[in-house]
Amino acid sequence: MSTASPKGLFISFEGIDGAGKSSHIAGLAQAFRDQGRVVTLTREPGGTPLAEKLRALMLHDAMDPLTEALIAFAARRDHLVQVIEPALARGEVVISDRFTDATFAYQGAGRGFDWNQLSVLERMAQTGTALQADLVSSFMREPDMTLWFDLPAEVAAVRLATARVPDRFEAQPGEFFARVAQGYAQRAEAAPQRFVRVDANTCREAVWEQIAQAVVAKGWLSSAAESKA
Ligand SMILES: Nc1ncnc2c1ncn2[C@@H]1O[C@H](COP(=O)(O)OP(=O)(O)O)[C@@H](O)[C@H]1O
Ligand SMILES: Cc1cn([C@H]2C[C@H](O)[C@@H](COP(=O)(O)OP(=O)(O)O)O2)c(=O)[nH]c1=O
Repeated sequence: MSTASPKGLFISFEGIDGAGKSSHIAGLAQAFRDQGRVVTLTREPGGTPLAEKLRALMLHDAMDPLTEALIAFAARRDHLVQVIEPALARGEVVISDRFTDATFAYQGAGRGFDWNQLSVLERMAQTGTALQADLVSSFMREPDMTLWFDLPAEVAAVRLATARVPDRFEAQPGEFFARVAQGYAQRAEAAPQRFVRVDANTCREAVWEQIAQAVVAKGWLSSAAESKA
């Protein structure tokens, strides 16, 4: 029997607040575990003790868009170094509730922070973190797949109205989320090989089918996962 560990996989979930991500993240993790993979389930901002402190600041304290973006990337750097890269080096599946696309969508498109400057910060924060010897030092870590839950802002607002007490982002008006949704669309258009658009404006079962299909099509899960809605 081969003892070689499988290749690490990095999958992010993205979309505006209320798009329905949380309802499926645990399901995808379980599908991988059912097929013998070790899964690290994590989130941004957060995922380490330091990054969780930064998350609390971001979600509850008023600040300008540059401060918000710098905190998001500081938290991300710590998360990459402490959690994501070690897990990938061990051959695990890392599933993160949000990653850098959220910074482009929320701080970029939502708050109006300069997209090119975000790209500079992205490169700084996500380069030089990889532990694998075969990755050159200029390698920038990005997810292998981003499942983008696409949902009109007005539908998400209806879902959130009864779901939970809003944080600093969820309390934003509808126009903010329309801009954030547009930001995600722009990121998806720029990286079609990484992004999978999930039509989130449908029932949970149909959303799961789209997720399972995408992961099965990559050969990362066997088709048994597709019937687990
Ligand atoms: N496909 C769906 N159809 C209708 N409501 C949904 C669907 N998926 C999730 N919801 C509900 O919408 C709300 C937001 O879902 P959640 O998974 O917390 O979104 P997110 O994690 O993307 O912010 C919750 O009340 C959840 O039960
Ligand atoms: C990762 C990230 C999240 N965010 C925002 C998006 C969300 O409104 C919030 C936290 O995300 P999330 O964990 O989806 O919130 P919840 O626990 O309420 O489901 O942080 C940014 O503004 N920039 C970022 O870089």
